Amino acid sequence: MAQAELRGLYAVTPDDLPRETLLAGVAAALAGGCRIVQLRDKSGPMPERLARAHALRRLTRDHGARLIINDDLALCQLVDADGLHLGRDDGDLRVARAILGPQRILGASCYADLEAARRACAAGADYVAFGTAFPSPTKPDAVRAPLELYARARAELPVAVCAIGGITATNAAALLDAGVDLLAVITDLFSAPDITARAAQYQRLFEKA
Ligand SMILES: Cc1ncc(COP(=O)(O)OP(=O)(O)O)c(N)n1
Ligand SMILES: Cc1nc(C(=O)O)sc1CCOP(=O)(O)O
Repeated sequence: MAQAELRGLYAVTPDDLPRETLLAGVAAALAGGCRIVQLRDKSGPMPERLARAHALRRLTRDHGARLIINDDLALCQLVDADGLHLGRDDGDLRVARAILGPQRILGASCYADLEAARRACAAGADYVAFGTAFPSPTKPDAVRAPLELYARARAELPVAVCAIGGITATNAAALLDAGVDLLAVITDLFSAPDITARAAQYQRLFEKA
């Protein structure tokens, strides 16, 4: 996957919304120009997760957008998603790459650990995510990734660099200045009074960067 193709706002779904509210929120983000969506569902029962994944698959396809599944390789395959995101304890990246094949997107959480990111690249990741970039309302206890880490990772690594955690349309410029390719956002996007307008605001930041 070319690094240039992985750039822009990366909408990560909140896991506490009714399905219809979630789908309306994602549709609004897509209308604002978002082209990458992650289904992150930490709590729902499997049939509901499956229904959400299928619905998001349809929605993202209709908008020419990519769907990434968090944590769950089988669900990724079942709904023919475009990719998978794995954290430290979610499975082996090399195994995931071997099963997914070369075309699908593979993302890896690297927290504040550049060495973990180097290993992820060697294992076949298409992007590496560092966070939390700022204090996160979703993960208040997450370790902070310093701003310099993003710049170092961008200078060194051959894959897209993603930032996550506490990102807002106001603080995002510092990350883009550091060379970040993907801004993964939950709260600031899905809690916005106008999700379409907020997504468009992020897209403009990328155009200016
Ligand atoms: C783009 C992106 N980056 C990081 C994460 C966090 O993944 P993980 O560490 O596995 O934590 P959970 O999301 O599973 O709570 C992510 N989901 N997406
Ligand atoms: C899911 C997740 N992972 C993080 C990490 O640091 O790896 S921070 C985070 C939460 C991101 O949500 P919000 O945009 O609401 O802060």
